[in-house]
Amino acid sequence: MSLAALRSLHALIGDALDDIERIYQDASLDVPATTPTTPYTVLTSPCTPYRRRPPPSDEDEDDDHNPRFPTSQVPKTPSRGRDGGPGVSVDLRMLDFPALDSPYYPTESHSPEADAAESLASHPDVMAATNRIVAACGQISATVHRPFLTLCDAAMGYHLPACLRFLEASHTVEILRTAGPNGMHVRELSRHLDVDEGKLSHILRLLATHHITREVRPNVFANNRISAIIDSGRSPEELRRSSQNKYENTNGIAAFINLCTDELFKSSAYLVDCYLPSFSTKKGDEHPMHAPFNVAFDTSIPYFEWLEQPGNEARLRRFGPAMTGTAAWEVPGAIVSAFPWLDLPAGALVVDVGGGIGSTSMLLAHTFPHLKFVIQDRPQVAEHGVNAWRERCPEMLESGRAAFLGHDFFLPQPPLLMPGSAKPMTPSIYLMRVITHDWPDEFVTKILLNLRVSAGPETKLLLADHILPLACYDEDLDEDMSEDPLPGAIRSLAPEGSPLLANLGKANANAYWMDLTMRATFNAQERTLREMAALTLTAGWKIVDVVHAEGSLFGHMTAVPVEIPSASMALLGPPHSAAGAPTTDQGGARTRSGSVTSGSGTIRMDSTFGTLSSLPTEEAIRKPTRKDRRPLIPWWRGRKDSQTSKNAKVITPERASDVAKDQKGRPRLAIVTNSPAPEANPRVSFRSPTFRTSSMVHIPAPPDSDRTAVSSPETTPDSCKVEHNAILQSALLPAPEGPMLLPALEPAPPVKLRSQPSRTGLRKKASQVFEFSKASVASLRSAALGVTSPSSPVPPVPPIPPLAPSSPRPSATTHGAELTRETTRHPHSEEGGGLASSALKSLKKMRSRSQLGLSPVSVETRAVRPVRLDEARQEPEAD
Ligand SMILES: C[S@@+](CC[C@H](N)C(=O)[O-])C[C@H]1O[C@@H](n2cnc3c(N)ncnc32)[C@H](O)[C@@H]1O
Repeated sequence: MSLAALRSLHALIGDALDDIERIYQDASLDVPATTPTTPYTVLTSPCTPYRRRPPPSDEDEDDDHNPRFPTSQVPKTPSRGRDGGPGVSVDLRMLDFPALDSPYYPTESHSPEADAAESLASHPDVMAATNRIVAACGQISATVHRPFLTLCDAAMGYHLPACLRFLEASHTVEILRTAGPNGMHVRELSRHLDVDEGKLSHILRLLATHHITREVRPNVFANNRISAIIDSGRSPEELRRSSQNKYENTNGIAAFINLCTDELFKSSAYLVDCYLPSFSTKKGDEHPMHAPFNVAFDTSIPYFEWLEQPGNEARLRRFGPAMTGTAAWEVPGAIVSAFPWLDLPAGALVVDVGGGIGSTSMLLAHTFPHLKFVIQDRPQVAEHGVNAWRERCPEMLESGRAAFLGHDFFLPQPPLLMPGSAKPMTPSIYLMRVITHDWPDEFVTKILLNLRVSAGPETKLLLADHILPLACYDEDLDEDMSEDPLPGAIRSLAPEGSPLLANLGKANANAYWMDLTMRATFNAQERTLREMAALTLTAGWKIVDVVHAEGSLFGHMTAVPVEIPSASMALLGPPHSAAGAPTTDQGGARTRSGSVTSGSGTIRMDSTFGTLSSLPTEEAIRKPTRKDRRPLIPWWRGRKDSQTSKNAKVITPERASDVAKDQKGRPRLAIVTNSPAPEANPRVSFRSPTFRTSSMVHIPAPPDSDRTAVSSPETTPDSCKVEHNAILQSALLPAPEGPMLLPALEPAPPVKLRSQPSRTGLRKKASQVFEFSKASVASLRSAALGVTSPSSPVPPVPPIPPLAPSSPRPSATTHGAELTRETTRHPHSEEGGGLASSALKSLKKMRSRSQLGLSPVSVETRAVRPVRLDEARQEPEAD
């Protein structure tokens, strides 16, 4: 049986190689490649044995299309003329799959053939085939290797990240680059690095054994195709002088490798110590984001906050570029075919929630000129976004097609008034790309609830994230299907009848590495589709469609609004003490770490939220779909023209923190209350443990309002002004019926202002603010799924305390600030039209989607004054 399975796996490899060979051959002959096949085949039965495809018939094997062509052959091939005619005959070398021994440095120029060969390796059909090969090889080796040795590989694999870190941190890749293909003797390398040559040879040999470097001759090592992509492009001399800026303006892969093999690797080692009760030290583990990282580094503060501690400056600087390095997870442009964008009416609004500097929106805005975009992120990030778009496509901002809005996604969505529209717009799409994997479940519920309550019946939620398949055939789906089918659910990714693991094992390992990385660092996670479906239902969103790119676990899930489980509504309600009075001391804005920030600058989150710091390249904008086989710029090549610019605006940590304070160093913030206006001086009439200011101004309320607001608007930074105003205005309107969504602070008798609360105090507060019982969330979920029996009612969920308006946080931007001037493109230019039609063509090929009707929605809406987005561009007015 085993041998049969091995033969079956072997046959699968043969077929996959045939597929790859054919695509390279087609590309060599300049013939359009076959249209990529639809995403994953859904297995109906795992029982049909996998059989090798029959060899091509004689008819197929004409000279031009022989899939087994010798790679050294140099055929004559007609190149097509401008009009598609025959053109002139030229010599063309057959394209070959890139060789493992040949470095392909990201920052060097290569022959067109080498570029094309590398680019084709990202072709969706090639990726699908290589996935099958990697999965099969992994499974064959697990089958035939001695189990003890396989376990040794797993148990001692920790040396691999250690040696990889050595390779990267010692800049050996850059040194070996100078040695060329003949490599360098460890003796010479030892002189460069001042490290014992014996140690060097053994480290490099371990890496060579895992195909990460190459031992050319005894003790002589060279880079290969794998080590080469870590090359920063800097000279060894430059790096020896100072390696501080090694990752600036690179493709970020070296930074990502350094991040993974440093604190993320060390954190993972403490997984057992953190999770097993008998090992757990309990220190700080009540914090919702407590993770192995905290045990490893003996700290109770969350990762991002820790990154900003003195001593971690280099790590902090590295984080932004490292995120840029992860761009390869998603197939470029997959978002374009992930949703029927062309079906949206002209002027439809897409709100990119946590949209960073708008990389995804920019791609969509260029491809779909009929859509409008609002990109929301933390104020500092939104500010970078505005700068980046002003450089690249100012017309989008000026025409009102796109706008940035500083907004904390843990707060209610403000109504949006786009320039030219008389009423607030209801978004057609809320887009959330790689947001949910950053947060534990209860945080995701809260974010999605805020979107849900402001959604219209036609609004859709588009989630882009890894979707983890099970490692086995998903039999439970059959049961699920009988009731309410889970669209896009996949029983297996393996070709029908093959003995491959259902999730393609080693081929897809990266998504599972990421899952554990999020766990080990933030107590967050990647999720299965079932987990996502259950989680979104807790917030009144139902997933109705899922689209995967070929060969990728990155998926796009479309959800529609459904009824919000009544238990979830409690998460939005105003907190009341037993006596019914509003709670008193929960001010502050929530940060990723669950901490409470004050305007007076306690916790600096800055650019360390995983924001991608690059906008899409011009090539990506021009050729947005991955199905286009022509973009011969591989993703791992740094954009030379985006690396430097005379106009690049660099925001230094000093400058960034300056902008969060006024000239006198006072914090910029606002406090609102649902209590009557205080008689006394508001400066001393309001007590908040986290807000301290000396410049409070009382905002008079309309006559019929029983609320008041206290603020320091003259010190509110531009980027926060819209949000700040919205909060104040809504606070001053008459109280709506039903749940109060706005934060409230209790006026207190005049007190002497205490000193700034300690960070420990804030952390403690954060734990209280986010104390959800796991049981409550689980039962919420069951309720949402409708599986709770009447005899087991949903236990009440502790109400979430109120959130104060997000206060600006001092910023210490180290990445994302080097934004460059690019060629300006107009959305209605000819190119834009061409893009739309090419997008239309590619969308026509999309598979059909399930069209589900919307369930009736019962959500209470708030009476809140709309936010005019064009106001965001105006200078702040002193109130
Ligand atoms: C992993 S990045 C994703 C960025 C963007 N969607 C993309 O695909 O490139 C997570 C984003 O969430 C943003 N973020 C984190 N906390 C936030 C909050 N409370 N409110 C709004 N945005 C937040 C970060 O600034 C960051 O831009």
